[in-house]
Amino acid sequence: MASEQQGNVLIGVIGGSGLYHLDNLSFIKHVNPETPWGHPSSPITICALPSGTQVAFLARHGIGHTLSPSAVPCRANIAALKSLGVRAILAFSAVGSLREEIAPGDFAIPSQIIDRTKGIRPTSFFEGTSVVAHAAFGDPFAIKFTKWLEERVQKVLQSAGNGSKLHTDKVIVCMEGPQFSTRAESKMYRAWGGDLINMSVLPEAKLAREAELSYALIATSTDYDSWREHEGYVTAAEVFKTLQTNAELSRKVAASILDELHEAAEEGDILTEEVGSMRFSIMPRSEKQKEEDREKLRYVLADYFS
Ligand SMILES: CSC[C@H]1O[C@H](OP(=O)(O)O)[C@H](O)[C@@H]1O
Ligand SMILES: Nc1ncnc2[nH]cnc12
Repeated sequence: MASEQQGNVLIGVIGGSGLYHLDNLSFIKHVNPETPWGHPSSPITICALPSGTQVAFLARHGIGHTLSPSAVPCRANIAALKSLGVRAILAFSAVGSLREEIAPGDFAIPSQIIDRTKGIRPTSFFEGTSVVAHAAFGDPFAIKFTKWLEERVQKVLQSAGNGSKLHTDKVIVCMEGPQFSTRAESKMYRAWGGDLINMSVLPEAKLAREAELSYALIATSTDYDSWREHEGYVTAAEVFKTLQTNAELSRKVAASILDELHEAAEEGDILTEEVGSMRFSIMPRSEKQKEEDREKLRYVLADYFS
């Protein structure tokens, strides 16, 4: 279970529904680290940009989409990426739109999350251990990373020229699923201020925060959920209609920005904001903390559990 540093792989990409590979990049190898929380959703692909820059790609639901959102092994996914040396995670997700102006095919970068998961997913690396920690999560996405992304994704969408717009500073609701929302729930989320809805951003974003990784989400809109009075409600068939084109555009976005993102990680300017954030979130060392638990946590937070 030793960490498997891959030299210079600083950026991890998590692909959601429809985005199971970055086949516009060159395949290098698969790695499948065994973490204290098990194996990731699928082997992680190490791939290279034309410049030679390497990135790690992970399909959230497995390559053949065999894992439902509630069953995604998020702790293993985040721990495995960190074990490779990853510092920042760019995650993609297929989402429903709760706003008229966010059309299917549009992209959005959220800045806030409303948690509507049902407590059935393990949400912390500390869960089940004798160590207690309370990570700050007021701003659930890495702020500088998100801002950095906005202008670059905007440029890629403009140059793609297929009319996809970028929406920023949005609130995403994360529901449990796997069934979609009722019409009443969908309307309630709008009343709460929700703009987007998915089933996957949590606990992924929380675990990235606990692991001190910068995490940002590119939400790719597939449907209008079920809030529109005189329109049909969301169905999987509706979602599938835009998954392919959204995935193609996501691959373009990734290929266009990952070199610069890797450089930013190397220079340590925008992607260090989470580093050190757990130092005062973890309850002080006590003799009641079990050594086996501290060893487990060392896998993701070596600095605090040495
Ligand atoms: C296929 S529709 C519902 C499913 O799609 C989204 O997955 P992901 O976030 O991994 O792209 C959504 O969160 C649900 O899991
Ligand atoms: N309407 C919706 N609700 C939840 N997750 C989704 N993923 C894509 N569309 C969705």
